Amino acid sequence: MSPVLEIRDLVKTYGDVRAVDGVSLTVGPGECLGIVGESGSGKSTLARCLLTLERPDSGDVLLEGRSLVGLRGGALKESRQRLQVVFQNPASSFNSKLTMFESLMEPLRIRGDVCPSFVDPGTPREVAVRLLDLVQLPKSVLDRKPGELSGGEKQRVAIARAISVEPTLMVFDEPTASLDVSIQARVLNLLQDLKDRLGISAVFISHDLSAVQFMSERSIVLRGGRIVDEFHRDELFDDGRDSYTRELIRLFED
Ligand SMILES: Nc1ncnc2c1ncn2[C@@H]1O[C@H](COP(=O)(O)OP(=O)(O)OP(=O)(O)O)[C@@H](O)[C@H]1O
Repeated sequence: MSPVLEIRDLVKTYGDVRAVDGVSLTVGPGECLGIVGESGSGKSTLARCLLTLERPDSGDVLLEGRSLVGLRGGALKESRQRLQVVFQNPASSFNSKLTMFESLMEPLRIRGDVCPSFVDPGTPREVAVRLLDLVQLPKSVLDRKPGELSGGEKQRVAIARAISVEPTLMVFDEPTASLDVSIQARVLNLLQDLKDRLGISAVFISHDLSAVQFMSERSIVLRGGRIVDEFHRDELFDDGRDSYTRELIRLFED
């Protein structure tokens, strides 16, 4: 099957720093690819390039076979709607003046179609309640503003909002890093469940090797902007692992 996402020999430099240095990868339909690496390894730069928030120096990003590099105007806008991202800090994802109902429904309103195909049709409020139900939040959340919710609750609303427009590809960029440890596992379980139920194609970025292994069948390891290792979930502890991957494993075993 042809890949949903293909990145070909991507390079992005900032002055002398080669933040992404010749990365190639693919994500298949319904697959979640893990991207793991320490701080400064290039994970966020790679994510920004694939989300078209940053223009690479060279290389290509193809979504369902169509290049995103160099798109402008309406074509760029249309592509961005097909890519949804959940960032580390849920607080920055919401306008503090809007209720969760207003924030949650905004992408659907822009799309001009108030009901995703995976929930039963209804009024906007009913659809919003069904979306909240998917992320295990009560309907009372709808009338609250971001300041009245916990970080974990906000991140759940951010996840519901991102999946509501049925993106071609989801990018999870350290989605649990700012949450309490006790909440992190619950959000990861939720993501895993949604991914399986809705067949979402995704990239899951984290410095946390165990989170990446939990979420992704296949993962790549970034170091200095380059892919230094690639492993299937079951192969993480194999003898043949790159020394840098073994170092990451040791960090998480300590
Ligand atoms: N806008 C920028 N201007 C200059 N240098 C940058 C910029 N963005 C990233 N870099 C540099 O590019 C390299 C990769 O950074 P990047 O943020 O992509 O790594 P990361 O793996 O996402 O790190 P973290 O986990 O800390 O976010 C680093 O050396 C960083 O200092």
